[in-house]
Amino acid sequence: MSSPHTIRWGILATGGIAEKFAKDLMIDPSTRSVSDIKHTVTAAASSSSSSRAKHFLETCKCPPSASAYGSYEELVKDPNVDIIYVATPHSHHYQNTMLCLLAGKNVLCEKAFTVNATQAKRLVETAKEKKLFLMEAVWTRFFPLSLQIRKMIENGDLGAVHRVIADLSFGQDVEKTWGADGAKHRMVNPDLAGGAMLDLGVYPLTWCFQTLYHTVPTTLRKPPSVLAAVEKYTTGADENTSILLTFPSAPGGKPAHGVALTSFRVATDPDGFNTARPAIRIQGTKGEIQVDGPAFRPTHYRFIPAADDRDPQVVKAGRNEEVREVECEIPGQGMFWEADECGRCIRDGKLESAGMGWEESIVIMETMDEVRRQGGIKYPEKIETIEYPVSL
Ligand SMILES: NC(=O)C1=CN([C@@H]2O[C@H](COP(=O)(O)OP(=O)(O)OC[C@H]3O[C@@H](n4cnc5c(N)ncnc54)[C@H](OP(=O)(O)O)[C@@H]3O)[C@@H](O)[C@H]2O)C=CC1
Ligand SMILES: O=C1OC[C@@H](O)[C@H](O)[C@H]1O
Repeated sequence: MSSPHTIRWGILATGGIAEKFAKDLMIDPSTRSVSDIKHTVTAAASSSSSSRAKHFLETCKCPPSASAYGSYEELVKDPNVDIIYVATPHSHHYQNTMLCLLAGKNVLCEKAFTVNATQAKRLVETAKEKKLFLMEAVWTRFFPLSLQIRKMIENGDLGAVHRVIADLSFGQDVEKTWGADGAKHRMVNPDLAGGAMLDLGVYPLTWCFQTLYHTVPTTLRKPPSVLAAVEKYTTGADENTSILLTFPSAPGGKPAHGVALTSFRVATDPDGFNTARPAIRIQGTKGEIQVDGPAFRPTHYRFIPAADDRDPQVVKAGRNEEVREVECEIPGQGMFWEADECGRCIRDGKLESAGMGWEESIVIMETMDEVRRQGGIKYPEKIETIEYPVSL
């Protein structure tokens, strides 16, 4: 057996998700039955100080030899880094990713990819020009659970898929949780591209797209039409957003509706996460897949065959023995699967991933642009611009 290919990561920013991601990189890949790829963290940078970066590396139990930088500019120059994970607020993704690409670094950039589709296109053009790998970090797409569900749809197990309903809603006391201290928190602050849709709504949209768009051969994929209803928080960021998508040609060849819901005010599951309540329903002529929440990190789904496809005696008796419950354990946070994908793409000289390709990231950004247009959500020009560099 050949030895695993080692990928050397640089972590740009030291906030909440950067810590989870770096800790996942340090997990032995054999715990998820991976033997072809290995990860190491060779550097981290904090915009506040090098001591913050050093503390981050220690907290995440990264190798003691890893370099700690007090600026992102220093990180991108490090020759011991193969790929940079960008973990700043969405407002900063365009500027930070461009910095990495122009310095010749491959990039995995957190969701939402950018603030708008024009920025996403510009990053993709730059990655192409520089022959660098670039991917939006939509980790959920690389879960075994997502791969299994996409395969079932592609195999026709659900028949023609007509509707997908997906929700990620948090039900917070917004004023107390994010609205205190002058509403500076990234979830509600327009300067940081705050709002429910760009932060949470990308997940229900991901479920609509990975089931109704990604599962269709590339030549037959058509972007959906968009209808949106949007309520704003006092800052102008969206707090309650419902999106109705019509995909002209879904799996099975018919049009399908995708309903993507997100809210800060009400919850997908008022009892909290991880109870046996579906956050996602994928409905086809031969049956339905229900995925229990949360939509960003689901671990359980069930397949319910359509009544017509079930044993009539079972249906008559009202029993559900033919419902198949599937548990998909995650040995860690679950961000390592997207990291493995980046590693394989870089090893194989691919600039984009088939699981989260450039075109699909751009179509999803265009969808969110249209929702914002219909809902009247505007962000400051300095974070919408494609000008580079801009100091934020
Ligand atoms: N995939 C997932 O499950 C998740 C993804 N995310 C995504 O990750 C990104 C970061 O989110 P999260 O880690 O929760 O955010 P945090 O606020 O916890 O961290 C963001 C970090 O970005 C850096 N930063 C640089 N400029 C700014 C600025 N002006 N204001 C605030 N922070 C700044 C800081 O790091 P430093 O001081 O070191 O430079 C900061 O710690 C978002 O795009 C979000 O959508 C978030 C949570 C979960
Ligand atoms: O990506 C995310 O998933 C988990 C949420 O808690 C977080 O706000 C969001 O950014």
